[in-house]
Amino acid sequence: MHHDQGIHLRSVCKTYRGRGADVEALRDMNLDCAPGSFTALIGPSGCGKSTAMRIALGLEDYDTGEVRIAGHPPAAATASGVTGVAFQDAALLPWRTVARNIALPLEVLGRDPAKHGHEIAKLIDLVGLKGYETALPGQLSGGMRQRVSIARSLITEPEVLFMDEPFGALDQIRRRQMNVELQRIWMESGSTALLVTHGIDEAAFLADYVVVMHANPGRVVEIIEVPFERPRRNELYSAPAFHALCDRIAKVLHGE
Ligand SMILES: Nc1ncnc2c1ncn2[C@@H]1O[C@H](COP(=O)(O)OP(=O)(O)OP(=O)(O)O)[C@@H](O)[C@H]1O
Repeated sequence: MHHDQGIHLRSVCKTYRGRGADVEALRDMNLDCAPGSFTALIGPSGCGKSTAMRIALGLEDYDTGEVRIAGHPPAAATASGVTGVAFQDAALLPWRTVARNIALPLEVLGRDPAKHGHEIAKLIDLVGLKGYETALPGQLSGGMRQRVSIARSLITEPEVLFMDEPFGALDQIRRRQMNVELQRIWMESGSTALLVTHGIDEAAFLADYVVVMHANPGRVVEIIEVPFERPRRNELYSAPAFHALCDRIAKVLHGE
């Protein structure tokens, strides 16, 4: 088992036992994300992507196996701010300004946001929201709210960044723009990133490795390396090699 700054799941099994039939959400899942790498987790609905992420965040127990997040057990990593997380619905507090939403994880960790004004301003700049510090979420577009969510996930300078469909609510053009931004932000942060997505092109554009899962039972079926140089630019979306890689991911995804 690695105890580096990366994300490591070793032989993780998880079965949900309810009133109905048991659901084997994860069977013997192994995942190794090297420090500073970007991994995309892709698979059909119900293959256990969110379960794996919730386990890595310490929000869900697992039956057997071992998990280390930057060398820590998952709940400890989350509680100490080693882990940052951005979810699909942005989940901002509507009564708090942009700056105070971004400051929230500091407060959760018992740190004084007033001492982090510089970092908050820097992140607002990084996600392109200068001038919106005092705006409320209701005054922002969906894309802007998601950028606030990304900034919030980075305020503790996390070593590990988890993202569950962070741009799921956006149309394809804006999602592609946000992906270029996300790549830049991630490269500057130096964190180890794990992205859950349904988008093949999103996974291929952003990740160093695309981990493909299948359902029933939820399991990893293949890990595909993405060879494109960084920083990747919008033009990559129209490159033949990019399309070939997306086709390959699609084949594995559909079990061909
Ligand atoms: N709390 C729960 N209790 C019982 N079953 C659950 C629970 N959470 C998830 N499941 C089941 O476990 C399986 C994996 O769910 P999970 O949400 O991890 O999949 P997913 O790949 O993230 O799906 P999606 O892409 O639709 O979000 C599914 O069959 C789901 O119905």
